Amino acid sequence: MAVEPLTDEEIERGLADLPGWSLRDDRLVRTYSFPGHPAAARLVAEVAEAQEELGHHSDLTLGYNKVGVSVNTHSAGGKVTELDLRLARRVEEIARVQGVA
Ligand SMILES: C[C@H](O)[C@H](O)[C@H]1CNC2=NC(N)=NC(=O)C2=N1
Repeated sequence: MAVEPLTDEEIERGLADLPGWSLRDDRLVRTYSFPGHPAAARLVAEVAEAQEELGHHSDLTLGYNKVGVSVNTHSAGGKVTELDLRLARRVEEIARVQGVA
């Protein structure tokens, strides 16, 4: 899908509805904390399924009790696009259901 990079203003507007998310080095990023490792791994598993449905994929980092999510759009030259905001909203929904957002 051809998508255009968002302007800084558009990214800021999108981030206003995504508490905990920020823009770092042309990526939308967020870290989630969990009571332990299996709970953290469950977020990764569910986000992986959602990413397949969306056809858009973040870089997920699984630690002992933390998960890092970092995403931009490769096909837009590594810039942030609407696809990244959409993915971040979906990850937030999953994290809310799992009680960590
Ligand atoms: C064909 C497939 O939809 C593309 O390769 C998708 C897969 N997931 C992707 N994920 C991300 N983050 N950026 C992309 O440009 C991208 N492209």
